[in-house]
Amino acid sequence: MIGREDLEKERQRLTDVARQLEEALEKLAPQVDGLQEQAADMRRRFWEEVSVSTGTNEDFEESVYSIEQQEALLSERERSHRQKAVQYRKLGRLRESPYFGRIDFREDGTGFAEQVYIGVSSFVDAEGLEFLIYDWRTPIASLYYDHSPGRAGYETPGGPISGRMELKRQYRIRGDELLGAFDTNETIGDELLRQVLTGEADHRMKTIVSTIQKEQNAIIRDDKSGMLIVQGAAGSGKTSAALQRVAYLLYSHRDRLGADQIVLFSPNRMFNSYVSTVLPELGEDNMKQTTFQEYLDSRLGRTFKVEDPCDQMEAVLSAAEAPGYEARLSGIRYKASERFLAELRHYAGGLERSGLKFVDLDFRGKRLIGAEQMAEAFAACDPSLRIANRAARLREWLLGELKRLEHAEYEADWVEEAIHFADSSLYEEAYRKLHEERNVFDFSEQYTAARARIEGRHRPDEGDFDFGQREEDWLRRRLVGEAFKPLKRSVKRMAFIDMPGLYAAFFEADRDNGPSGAPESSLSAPHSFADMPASSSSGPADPKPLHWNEMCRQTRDKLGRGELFHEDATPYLYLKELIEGQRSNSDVRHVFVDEGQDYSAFQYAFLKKMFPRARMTILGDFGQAIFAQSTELSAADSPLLRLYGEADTRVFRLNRSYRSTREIVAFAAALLPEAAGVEPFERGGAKPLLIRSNTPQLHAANVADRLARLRAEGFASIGILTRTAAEAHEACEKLAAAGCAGLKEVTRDTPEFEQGALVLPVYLAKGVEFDAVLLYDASAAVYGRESERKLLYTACTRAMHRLVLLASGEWSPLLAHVDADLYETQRGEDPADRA
Ligand SMILES: Nc1ncnc2c1ncn2[C@@H]1O[C@H](COP(=O)(O)OP(=O)(O)OP(=O)(O)O)[C@@H](O)[C@H]1O
Repeated sequence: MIGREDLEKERQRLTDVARQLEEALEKLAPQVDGLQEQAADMRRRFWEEVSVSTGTNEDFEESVYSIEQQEALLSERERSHRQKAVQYRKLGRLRESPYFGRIDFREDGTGFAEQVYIGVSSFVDAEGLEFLIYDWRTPIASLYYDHSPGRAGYETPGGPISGRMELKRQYRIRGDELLGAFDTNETIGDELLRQVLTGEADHRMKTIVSTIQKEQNAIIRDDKSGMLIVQGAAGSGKTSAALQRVAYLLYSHRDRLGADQIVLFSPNRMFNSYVSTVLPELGEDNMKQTTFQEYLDSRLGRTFKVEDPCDQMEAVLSAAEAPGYEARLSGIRYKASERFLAELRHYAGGLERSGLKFVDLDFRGKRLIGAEQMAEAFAACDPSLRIANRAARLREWLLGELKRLEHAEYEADWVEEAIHFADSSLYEEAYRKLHEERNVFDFSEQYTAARARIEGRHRPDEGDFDFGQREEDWLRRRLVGEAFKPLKRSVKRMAFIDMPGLYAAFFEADRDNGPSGAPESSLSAPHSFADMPASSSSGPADPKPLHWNEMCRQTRDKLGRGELFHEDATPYLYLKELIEGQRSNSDVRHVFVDEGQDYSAFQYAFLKKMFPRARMTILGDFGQAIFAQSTELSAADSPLLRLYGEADTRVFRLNRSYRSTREIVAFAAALLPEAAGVEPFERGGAKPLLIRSNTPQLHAANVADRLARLRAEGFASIGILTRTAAEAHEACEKLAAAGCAGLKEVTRDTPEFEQGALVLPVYLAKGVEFDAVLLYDASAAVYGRESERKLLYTACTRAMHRLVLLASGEWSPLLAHVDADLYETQRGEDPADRA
């Protein structure tokens, strides 16, 4: 704490700033009240009052000019209203807690030290002369995060500034009440951080602006790199840093970057809700949040049922005994790789020469345009054009042909019949339309007659408006037009290209020993991986992937059922875009990928193509790489380093874990060699507790008992973590039978992360945290395989204050080598005893 005199001064200043904030709010309130209605009202009145004079050309021009002027005025007023509303919200937030830090900085060459108070946004006194509070994102505020008292400096757009920091102080403030103030020599004093970290888990992520650590600040403020990679231990603040980084970018590029130009890819919907309040809390609009699966569904959902990553995960975890399991795993790895990317590109290059596969265009059981005809038209296209341009030309040709065929169809028998059976509403519509047409017709009749009279010559009589004939024509046009619509739409979508067939053709097993009955490709070659010459420069020089034939069979079977494995979805889209043309989004300037280790090299290449003008920030932890398609983010040979080129790529490492107590971090680190270097933030707690039961009944009773104790201790957020979704469901039932009330089962469709006791599979708990974690069953029967080590590690690292592992039988062999000093047991059930 600081001295009494200083404390008094700080209190006075706080009272003064709080008063000025109050005055500013009072002044702004009447201007902001009912802003929305005012704006809507102005718009309404604008259009009511507008009158256009068309007497002469000059009058007309004058009217247009005046409307344009009024419109500009209105837009300007709306903009200033919006700004006032934003300002009002910011002041409101400052009133809740005006500032959290202060530095006194004497710039070299000046004779005084400026007092810089730092808060979530800036606040200037009524005269506009003095900064009472500096936004935490201003250049000078970076001193607070990066330096201790002593020599210090910071970067500004005009160059570096150096000087001496004479004081660094932190505050805990609520409203106009000063709860605490500490002077510190640390970069960010441990005391404040400790107080923050001993708090409870929340169902919403919190902002960390008052305690951002130096290494996190570097990530937040990096403004140069095209690709920024953060490899950080569990709980090291990757997600937190990412969100404050978004806020920083929005602030420092506010004149040219909007929240809708930033996209965050989250691991699941629940995580989206978990992080969605951080930016609004900082006074910024949320960026676009989505999951990769949502994107895949939006692009492919019409054609396929696309497996989601949870299903893929469940298959990997649960189907180890199923036939073809190894081939599936091999497929997931191969289809995630850069090698596959290169081979698919090579394959598309081959198609450029050999031609594509097409789907016949049929209408009412009749062939309109056959696949062969399309192949001929495609072959006739200028071969120097890129394949996507040739496909686009073919589409135009097909649309032209369809128009012609549609006209020819007017006289078909089925149309005659359809007219008879047409709904009365169709006749009514025809009647209405024809009357409109008749008005135009009558008018043109009169006009033509008048002209003929003026010119003194006669016009042959064009006859009456033949209503009956016109009605029939209209109905024919309408009925055939409606019937042709789906065809035209599918041609516009390029569905005439047999994309599933082309993708499947890549996976044609070696014909010598391939699966029997695999459909023969109708193409001349090279159309499958098996057919590609091994000597080709960009082709597959390596031996085929493991279990190639079975992998091919699985892929084709799945496609044949109108489904796509998760690992096929991105490659399929990639090939589709190579052939049909790229769909990219140039508006997006920053892409953030959280849990980045779970994306494949292939997916990263795809993201880069999809957002050609965006920079990327990827955050992840290879220690938590629980999906079979994972990418190591920062290894020397990581494909991510190549994506933007090494010169434009920066890698940051975060090794300090802020989430869990020292004891939990030490226990989790003992499970995973890669986590050995993780440093806990110095915050102590109980050692993890291990409890084994001999019968299933006792096991459920033990879990229920522990849950009750944790609840009694006051922990509001408790995660009961299982390996799979089926196990979560079963756990819920068993615990309910054992008397546990108020459990909430979380599934992949759960939209919101809630407080309370949640039961969920580990992979859905990625990125979130709980006061206490109960690992439902850490027995050998559940975590028996080496490949499940990271899953176990991820589960343990979700806990902030307490970790309890329970087992319904023998302990998992993954626990065998954990030092017995790192945990406590109940009734001497020690996994190390068996080691
Ligand atoms: N500088 C900080 N000040 C206060 N709290 C922090 C800080 N950095 C991280 N934390 C807290 O630590 C916890 C973990 O942070 P976060 O979820 O961002 O970590 P992560 O690296 O994304 O974790 P994981 O990889 O396990 O999902 C959160 O409760 C967060 O508020």
